[in-house]
Amino acid sequence: MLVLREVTVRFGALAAVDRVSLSVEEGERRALIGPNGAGKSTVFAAVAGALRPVSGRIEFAGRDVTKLSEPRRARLGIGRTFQHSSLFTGLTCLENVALAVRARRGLGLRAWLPRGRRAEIEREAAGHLAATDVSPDGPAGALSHGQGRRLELAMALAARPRLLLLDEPAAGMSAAESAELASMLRALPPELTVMIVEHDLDLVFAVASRVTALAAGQVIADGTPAQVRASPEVQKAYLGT
Ligand SMILES: Nc1ncnc2c1ncn2[C@@H]1O[C@H](COP(=O)(O)OP(=O)(O)OP(=O)(O)O)[C@@H](O)[C@H]1O
Repeated sequence: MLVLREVTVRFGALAAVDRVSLSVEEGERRALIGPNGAGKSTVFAAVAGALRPVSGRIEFAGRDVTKLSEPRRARLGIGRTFQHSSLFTGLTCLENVALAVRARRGLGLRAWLPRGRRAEIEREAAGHLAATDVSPDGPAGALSHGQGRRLELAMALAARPRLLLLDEPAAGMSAAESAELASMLRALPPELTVMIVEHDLDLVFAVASRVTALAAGQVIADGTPAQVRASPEVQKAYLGT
């Protein structure tokens, strides 16, 4: 589903991502872990198309997307969760997700639609909300932090991605909220490929089928969660010993 070949992304003199190669199968749940500044978010930005590598190649579903814009990649099926601020706080959760469904279908956000069409969009939106366990009613602005993050996930699912990039979905969540998120992520459709950048290693090991560890822009371990956890390089990168 996704292949990175020797991808390098630079910020001036700094190679934030330094000749990273990795390969993610369809339906995989892949975690990217590593200490602060390892290059995890930069890998995501390169995959989504928000940052261009200076060298290397990115393939998605068998197609070279290295030079494609972010919107083109989104249309091909690369989705990511948005920041909290992208929620329309004055609209209900259902209305928020319905807007994301409309956007995917190329419908203007305010275009008039016949009642049957609107109902169908709302049914789909309600399905995404059910999958993320968020109540459709009530303003998005009144949600708790954990519920807000789940609403973002519902909006990302409404784009019907084939590859979903989740950048620190558990950030700011309590342990209970993070455990709920883990079971929700495990219940996502098996054909959906998910990549997750996350500092909460309990969540990572509960969700990921494979883990890639980065440090200083380079891959230092890649394998099953147990293999990566046992890797001396990973232990050294985390513990500095
Ligand atoms: N826009 C930018 N301009 C300059 N340097 C940047 C920029 N974005 C990231 N960096 C640097 O690139 C390196 C990798 O950053 P990145 O955010 O990808 O790491 P990360 O592994 O996601 O870290 P964290 O876990 O703290 O989010 C860091 O040294 C960071 O300071």
